[in-house]
Amino acid sequence: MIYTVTLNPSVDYIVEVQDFQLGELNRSLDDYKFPGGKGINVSRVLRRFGLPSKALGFVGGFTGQFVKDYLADEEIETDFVKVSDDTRINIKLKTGSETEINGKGPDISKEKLEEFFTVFDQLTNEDIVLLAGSIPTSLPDTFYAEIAEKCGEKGIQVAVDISGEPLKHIVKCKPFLMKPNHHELAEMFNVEINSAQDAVPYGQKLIEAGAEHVIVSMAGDGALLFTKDHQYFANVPKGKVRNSVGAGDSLVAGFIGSYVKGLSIEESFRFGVAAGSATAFSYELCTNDEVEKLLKEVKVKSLEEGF
Ligand SMILES: Nc1ncnc2c1ncn2[C@@H]1O[C@H](COP(=O)(O)OP(=O)(O)OP(=O)(O)O)[C@@H](O)[C@H]1O
Ligand SMILES: O=P(O)(O)OC[C@@]1(O)O[C@H](CO)[C@@H](O)[C@@H]1O
Repeated sequence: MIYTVTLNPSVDYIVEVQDFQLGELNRSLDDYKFPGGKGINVSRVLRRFGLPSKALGFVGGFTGQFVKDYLADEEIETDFVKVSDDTRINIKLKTGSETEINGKGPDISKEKLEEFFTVFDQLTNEDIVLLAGSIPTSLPDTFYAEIAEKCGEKGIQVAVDISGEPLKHIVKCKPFLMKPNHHELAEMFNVEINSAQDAVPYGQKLIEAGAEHVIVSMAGDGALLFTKDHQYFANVPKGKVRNSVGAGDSLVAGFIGSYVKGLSIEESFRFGVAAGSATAFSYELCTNDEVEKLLKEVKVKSLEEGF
């Protein structure tokens, strides 16, 4: 089973406004509410690929209930710990460009943390755990590394899509997959990365530090895959970007989902990139059919052949 961990889920409130005026009354052209948070998006995309997963994390209040009900309607299993504060609302403002305001989220007490860890008792080395998104401010930056260590002791594979300080702590846990975008990779090493060529030495450093697979996404500029023995580059399909929220999560879901289905690492990468783009080109998360349509446009080439 794939377990997705979203420590700080959200209700994503997507608002489209034409001629947005700061400091004025604006009326929305359209608005939508979706359950959000990176792990939850991965669970939703996996479901569209016909793969079961169980979503874990902390939810609370009316917004937490919305997240639970929405996932239940989509037949996604959950085992959330209930907290007393409301799950956050993240605003995604579309005004031609995309502006985001992500909420802080609930504080998590020591008792709730203990409850959360009991779920891991049932997991075995046949499971995969995905850790994704921000850590609530009441928890330490080392929290993901703590979960990854517990998983490591049981031989459970861990994939991570995290950023900032927590990303620095996780490498030593030798994750099965790390998926930083090029900004997150640059921040991690305190360098500037402006191209795929710039990213190569730093993606490689993560492999040398123990990660099994590293995908560095660069939005419309392609993506890199690093393994112990090889480095690959994938182009991304061309299309009109409608909503990039969840594009990175779709890439992760596409990669892990294909790997679990038994595809090669290279093919899983190709499917993941197509999934990321299919989400970027649609208003909601991608469907399997949308990904299949884009797949032929994605070419993966070994860096031994050059860029
Ligand atoms: N402009 C684009 N054109 C084509 N595909 C895109 C574009 N932007 C994003 N994607 C697709 O989405 C994937 C992930 O994008 P990105 O590098 O922005 O990840 P991210 O920063 O983790 O995304 P997110 O917006 O979900 O946080 C890319 O590898 C690509 O497949
Ligand atoms: O604040 P975090 O946890 O870093 O990111 C949360 C978030 O922006 O990520 C998802 C898209 O990847 C959204 O569904 C959600 O609102």
